[in-house]
Amino acid sequence: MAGGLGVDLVGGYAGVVAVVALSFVVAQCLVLLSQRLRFRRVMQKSAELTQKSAAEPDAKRIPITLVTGFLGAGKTTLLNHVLSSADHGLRVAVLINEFGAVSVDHRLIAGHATSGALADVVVMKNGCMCCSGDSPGSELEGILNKLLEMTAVDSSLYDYMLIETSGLADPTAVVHLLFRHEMARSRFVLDGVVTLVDASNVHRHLAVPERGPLVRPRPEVARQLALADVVLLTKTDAIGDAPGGREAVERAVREACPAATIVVSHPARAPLEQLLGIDAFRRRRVHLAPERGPTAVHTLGAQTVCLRVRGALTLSALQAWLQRVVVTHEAELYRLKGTLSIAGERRRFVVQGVHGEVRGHFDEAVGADVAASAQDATSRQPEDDESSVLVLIASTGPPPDFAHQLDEAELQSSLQACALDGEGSVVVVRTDKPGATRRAAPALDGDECVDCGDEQPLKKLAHTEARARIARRGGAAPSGLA
Ligand SMILES: Nc1nc2c(ncn2[C@@H]2O[C@H](COP(=O)(O)OP(=O)(O)OP(=O)(O)O)[C@@H](O)[C@H]2O)c(=O)[nH]1
Repeated sequence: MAGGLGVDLVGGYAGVVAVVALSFVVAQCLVLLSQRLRFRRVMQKSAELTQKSAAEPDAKRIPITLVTGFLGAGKTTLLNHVLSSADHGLRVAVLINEFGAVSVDHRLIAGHATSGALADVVVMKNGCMCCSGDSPGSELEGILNKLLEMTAVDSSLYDYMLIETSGLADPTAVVHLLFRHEMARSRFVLDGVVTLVDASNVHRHLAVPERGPLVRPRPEVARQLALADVVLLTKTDAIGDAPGGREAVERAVREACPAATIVVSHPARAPLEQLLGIDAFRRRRVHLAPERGPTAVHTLGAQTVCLRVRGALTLSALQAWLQRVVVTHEAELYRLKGTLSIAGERRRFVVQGVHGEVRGHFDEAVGADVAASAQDATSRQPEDDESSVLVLIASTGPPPDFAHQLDEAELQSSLQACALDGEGSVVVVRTDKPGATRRAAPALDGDECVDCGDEQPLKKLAHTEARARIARRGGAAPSGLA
């Protein structure tokens, strides 16, 4: 009897294990299949792009600068600088990709462009360009679709394109895409990769021993640096020249990307001639080919909470709330940003936070498009209100380092308490919880060097380029280069 029960139990467990194993295998197969299909679409679209471009051999080529850098490093500030500078005389198309379901950046960008400098802003929400994504159309495809659309637009309408990656993006796959031989024959040409590094916070994501312990390494930061042609070191004003200051950060950055040029500047005053039109890729003799196997190192490990506010908030209550949030979440809060409606104010209140620091200011230019709609805000549903939003992005991990995970219900109710006379409401638009780790995107197969036809793993690119530049300068290659 007991023996029979034991056999039944063993048989039962074996059945459960078999079902679990089978489900796992089926799930993996489906993921692989969907990735293959996606890559096929990407290949077809890049071929289509070449064909369309070939039909207009005389159309001018549009240089693309990929602007990357971790959350809060200053990418949007740099884009605004480009768009408000009259000196370059370019009409710029901007493609931005935000992490989180709600886009704040497009509002901060469009309001600041001087007339004539901005040709178009396109936002791709909730994504990281390196990932295959959960949705049918990936961000990579999003870029291709946009480029395809733009081949249909009169090329005299724009002269330059800026693509801003999300702060949590590993830009490898995008660089790959833009560097493929099909792309080399298209209307678009990759001019360079500009990586912004927040000198005051980079030690939290990349080892800078002199500046304190590394709490959570972000592999995206290392990849963003590895691909950089130019590193724009920002926020050095916040750390000064004391030991563990700017020099220590520069040393760490130099180690991470020996080949890149380092420019130290506030992004709002960056010397654009050192960032745009640098022709870094055409000058490269080594072209990208895929690594075999997964290339993207994007690991989520981050949680996003997007809050939408209906009605006006009281400024003093909001300020106290913001202060409390950044103090509580300093270690894990990568980013806090939004544009909010304040009682008695027509202008939007722009909130900018990175780790333990938060600032806010009223901005005339931001939300000018929504001023009219604010008048009938009472008749609108909170989920319809695009103009008053707050996005929080935080790292996740075990205590004690990450003792205070974001609690969307608590954030919602405490922010709601900042509403004027208790009226208005705050809704959680979306939370992205950790655990929903996206798969890294495998490389595109069958790529080859435009110049020599050789296949060359991407990871060697930085090294080869480093060697080439060092050789040009007549120096010795640093140790550690393969
Ligand atoms: N003090 C100082 N503040 C800076 C500097 N660069 C950017 N900031 C501020 O840092 C905050 C974040 O800048 P953004 O340009 O929005 O950063 P971002 O990289 O676009 O951020 P995400 O799009 O969220 O990844 C803003 O308040 C900027 O004004 C700098 O060099 N010095």
